[in-house]
Amino acid sequence: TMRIRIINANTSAAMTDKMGVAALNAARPGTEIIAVNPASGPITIESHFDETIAAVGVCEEIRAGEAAGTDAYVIACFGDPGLYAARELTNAPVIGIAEAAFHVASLIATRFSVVTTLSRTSIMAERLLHEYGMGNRCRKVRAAEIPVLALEHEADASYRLIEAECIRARDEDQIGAIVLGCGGMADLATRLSASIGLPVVEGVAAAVALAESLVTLKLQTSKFGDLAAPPAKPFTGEFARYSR
Ligand SMILES: O=C(O)C[C@H]1NC(=O)NC1=O
Repeated sequence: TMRIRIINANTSAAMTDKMGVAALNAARPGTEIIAVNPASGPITIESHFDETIAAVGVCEEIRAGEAAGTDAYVIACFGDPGLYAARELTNAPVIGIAEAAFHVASLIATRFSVVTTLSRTSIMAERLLHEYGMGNRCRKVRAAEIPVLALEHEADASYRLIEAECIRARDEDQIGAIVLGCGGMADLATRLSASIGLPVVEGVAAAVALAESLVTLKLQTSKFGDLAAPPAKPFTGEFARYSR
């Protein structure tokens, strides 16, 4: 059976569990889902600094996954933190939930909008859209203006704010689909889609489906060029464990 490691890049265990449930719901029968988060790092990722620190934890979880045996990895944070570094550390496919959601949305609609948490993190989604060559497919990156942890602690109020932003996107942006811009929204896609009458693409589910497809196609991360294993060298201080 296929083993997929879902890496929540923040250290909020309740969010990790929620992502694990979303991944299991999306996975084929028989696919094994292991949902984890780093022991060290930010409890949520809401800034460039949070993202930089979280990327180290993502790499740690890839190393743990390699030791345990993993067929594919999902980076379950909408900034796709550490994506390319993670791809250097394994032969397995590594899928970020933003990249996955953008691709899946572009297969069912000519244009989509993103609804994320804080407007300050919308710059990350905008950067990724252009990085992934999807800038012309996304009409707007919107924010419900809620902290990521509100998805846990004020779930009802947060849902209503996200729903209202999705309705504005549907009515104003001339789009065919919505992309949810936070791993912490992994449990909201079905309810939102039914409520607003538009396909809602959620990144954890999209990434799991794409990861299974790549494994089925026997396609792995290419080791020719910039995703080859990092050059061996000494590391100092707390990163001495990375020395090769
Ligand atoms: O960038 C965001 O707003 C969402 C991002 N932060 C986080 O802790 N998990 C995420 O998916």
